[in-house]
Amino acid sequence: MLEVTDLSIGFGPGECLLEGVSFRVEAGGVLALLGPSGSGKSTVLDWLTGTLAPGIQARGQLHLNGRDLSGVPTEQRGLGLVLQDGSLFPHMSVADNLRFGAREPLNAQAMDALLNQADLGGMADRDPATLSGGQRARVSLLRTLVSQPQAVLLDEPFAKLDAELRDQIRAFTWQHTDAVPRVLVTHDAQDIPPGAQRIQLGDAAC
Ligand SMILES: Nc1ncnc2c1ncn2[C@@H]1O[C@H](COP(=O)(O)OP(=O)(O)OP(=O)(O)O)[C@@H](O)[C@H]1O
Repeated sequence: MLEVTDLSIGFGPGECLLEGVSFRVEAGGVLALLGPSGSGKSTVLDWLTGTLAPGIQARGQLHLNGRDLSGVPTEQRGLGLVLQDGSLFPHMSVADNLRFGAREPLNAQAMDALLNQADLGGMADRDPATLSGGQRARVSLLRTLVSQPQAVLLDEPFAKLDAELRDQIRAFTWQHTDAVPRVLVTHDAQDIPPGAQRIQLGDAAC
């Protein structure tokens, strides 16, 4: 369970971005953060990961599976991040990209099993530049998953994919992250899976 209570973010006296945002997402649940450009969606993700830019002030409580994350360094929060460009390391093979994020060592057998489940069998030694957009997106998601996150944050994860790939990668993403809470930032209502909670930003009275 990811739990945010009474989150307010601003930049100084009278400069408020959002106020009083609260939500709870259970394992397997999705919370979609919606709102116009500049309404603070990515800033909420930055707050969740503990990477707010200097000059931005926030208050609110954050708990993940009952653990208070305030003051916990980013890398110890147990959060996995999926970004729109996938951001694989271009100078590393597919396998090395996956090993980089892995919480436990990945032997050859584990690597094969992982790649096979994402329909990437035999691609361990491939350079990311030689993959299709859909293959890169799947490697990127696998890299997040091997870090064994306790919650997954997704910032416009499907925006750069070709339209015909999007449905496939959406399904793959929701299926493979369904053991943990998910927070999705998107402009595209089609990205939001059935049953998701929605929070609309940008109309905060502050
Ligand atoms: N130091 C600051 N002072 C004033 N405003 C700031 C400061 N830092 C950030 N902002 C504003 O806060 C907002 C943060 O927007 P954020 O990137 O979270 O929006 P978003 O909803 O993710 O937008 P998009 O959909 O375009 O990605 C922007 O309007 C930005 O200009």
